[in-house]
Amino acid sequence: MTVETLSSAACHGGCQSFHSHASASTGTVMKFGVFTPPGDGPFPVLWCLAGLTCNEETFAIKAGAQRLAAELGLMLVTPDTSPRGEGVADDPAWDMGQGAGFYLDATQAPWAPHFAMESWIIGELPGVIGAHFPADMERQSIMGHSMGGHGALVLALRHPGRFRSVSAFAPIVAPTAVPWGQKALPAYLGDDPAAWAAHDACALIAGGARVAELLVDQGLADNFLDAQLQPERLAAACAAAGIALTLRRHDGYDHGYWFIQSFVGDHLRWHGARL
Ligand SMILES: N[C@@H](CCC(=O)N[C@@H](CSC=O)C(=O)NCC(=O)O)C(=O)O
Repeated sequence: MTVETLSSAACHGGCQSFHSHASASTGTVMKFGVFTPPGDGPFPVLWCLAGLTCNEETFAIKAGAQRLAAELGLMLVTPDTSPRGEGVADDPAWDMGQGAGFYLDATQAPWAPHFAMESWIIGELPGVIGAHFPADMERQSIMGHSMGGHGALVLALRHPGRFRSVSAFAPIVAPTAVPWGQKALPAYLGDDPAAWAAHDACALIAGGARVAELLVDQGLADNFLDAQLQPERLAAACAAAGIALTLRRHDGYDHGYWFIQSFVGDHLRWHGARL
């Protein structure tokens, strides 16, 4: 298992680095970022999943999470959001294809050969992180933004026991009910509504999937709030299921990384206390 280091820089006493490896899951070279806090480790791992059009650099560069991660002794892992490359299917729209992997394994042409993001993040990449970095893989948590918030919620619900805690910024909570998901899920998974529901956080909760608690932050000046995000659906699903949801609505904040940067410290502390 060869991991190539693309860049490495000292950061808050630790190290921010970017890497690639040949993924058996996607059949492509996949990139990811790692922030390693100061010290010898092993460190608990916080997975940070980014949204549509983003890559492995976006959260690392824009969220401003490293200073507190260094203080708390958290390793941050930022995977790319899809397979990429000339031989990889794509779509002209920014909300499908490369940069829009939706953290699932596609079953449909032309996506199925390479779009295996769930297998990569759940099955393969943890082995890479555990083998090449001072990580304690018995202590993992997950967070994400927008499509990455969807990924964090769904991966935690689909893999109970893997993550000690889960949180999200402006997540897509019910992709089967909103345009982004209604476009992506049939394209990646085909015509069966049960396959879509298996990648919809609200539907998973309604179907009995559980996490102990959730932290979600949502800006009220978010242009995607009403059409694509609809956090009230998650509030209703969690209330019906008895899941302790902390849903914080913030006046004046939009969908972007200025919003994430403003509250990311609360998420790191939330995970740090549970790791
Ligand atoms: N290019 C699009 C806007 C794309 C966008 O807003 N992406 C968000 C995630 S949206 C849901 O997953 C994002 O995180 N962008 C990166 C950033 O730096 O803000 C358009 O033209 O509208």
